[in-house]
Amino acid sequence: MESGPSGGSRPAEPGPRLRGLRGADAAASASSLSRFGAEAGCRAPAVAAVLPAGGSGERMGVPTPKQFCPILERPLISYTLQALERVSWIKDIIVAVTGENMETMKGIIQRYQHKRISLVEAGVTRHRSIFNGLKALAEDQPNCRLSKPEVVIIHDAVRPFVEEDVLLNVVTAAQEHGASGAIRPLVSTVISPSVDSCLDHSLERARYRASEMPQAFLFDVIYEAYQQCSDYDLEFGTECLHLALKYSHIKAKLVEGSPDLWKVTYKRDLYAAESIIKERISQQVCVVMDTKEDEEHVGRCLEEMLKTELNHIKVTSGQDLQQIIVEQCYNFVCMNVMTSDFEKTQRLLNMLEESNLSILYPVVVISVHFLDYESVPFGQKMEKVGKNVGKIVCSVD
Ligand SMILES: Nc1ccn([C@@H]2O[C@H](COP(=O)(O)OP(=O)(O)OP(=O)(O)O)[C@@H](O)[C@H]2O)c(=O)n1
Ligand SMILES: O=C(CO)[C@H](O)[C@H](O)COP(=O)(O)O
Repeated sequence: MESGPSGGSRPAEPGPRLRGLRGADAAASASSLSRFGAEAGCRAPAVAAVLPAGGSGERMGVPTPKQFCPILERPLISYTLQALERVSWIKDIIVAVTGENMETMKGIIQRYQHKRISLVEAGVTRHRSIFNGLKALAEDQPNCRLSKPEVVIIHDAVRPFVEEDVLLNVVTAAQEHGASGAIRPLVSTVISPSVDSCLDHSLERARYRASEMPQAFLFDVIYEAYQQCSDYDLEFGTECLHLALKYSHIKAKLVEGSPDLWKVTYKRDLYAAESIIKERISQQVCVVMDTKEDEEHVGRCLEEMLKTELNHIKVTSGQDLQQIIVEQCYNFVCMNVMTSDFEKTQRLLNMLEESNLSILYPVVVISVHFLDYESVPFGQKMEKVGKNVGKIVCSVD
């Protein structure tokens, strides 16, 4: 087993430059975790996650395995890792990658500062990759450096939009029932063709569900199932819940998942994923203004106008920039009223740079300036701001 370059096997500490961001996530996570006690009447278990990421993405039809395909310039798998690592109660994340892609994966972990990741060698099928991930957590394996969790989440590396609430739901249900998985209503009816490609029979759609990910299991339940299962299962099986039923006699509890849990499979799914990401990061706009009378007045007017125009987007005003950055807002309108330079915008850009927010998503800053341009030439002021722009998009009206 290899450890990710930036994390080693179990650093729970956030990275130095993202401390604020991850700190806020951690606080939110901790309060969610307390639901274990309140809702399920049980204590919080030790949880780890296994991510199979060793496929070749044949159905995508591109040379790069889909988990490494870029979406807004960042590899797909990095979004999935981000979704899992922002859940502070997941202690270890084991990613199964092929030997051929090991260096690529290490590079991704380093570049996007992923934490708590350990890498294992993938197998030739998804089930074999998962089994290798589970072995990395099992106490009976030589050189096992991670501790065995009570509950293990299994989640495909190519399902980037997994939210904390569904993770919590499957983990809580697994703790109670031994196994649990997210399901969705079927979109199309499932039919069985006969050998001569005629309809043999069809299933009543309302009685069936699509099995999605994440799934969660008591570690011993799923590890024993994988240890007992046949080569045929490992070669051709597609359902972990089935292994838990067949070999550990555990009937999984099924929980409703969100529509965004679907698996990126075809090329068009990359475009769909990009749209979802863009939609998510454009959900909030922050108008940055001072409490100074003029500025606050203009800022409030703008805020009201934006709220009317963009009625599906949350518009907030912010004096406490650090807090707003911590809450992961990616869009800023920065007011500069009657000031002779872009001091406010400059300060915002410095804070954004310091927070490293833009390594995960593009950040947009619109600087609005109301003043008399005669005292200092406009170009000169812009030059100063431009130095800090980098990946941050800044436009001035
Ligand atoms: N030998 C394999 C095959 C698949 N997977 C992983 O299992 C998940 C779900 O599988 P699937 O969507 O079928 O991925 P691919 O096998 O890569 O896709 P395709 O079937 O189109 O080739 C993916 O994260 C994939 O990387 C894996 O870890 N090891
Ligand atoms: O669908 C699933 C659960 O039941 C799994 O998520 C998995 O994606 C199936 O993999 P494959 O497409 O390789 O069969």
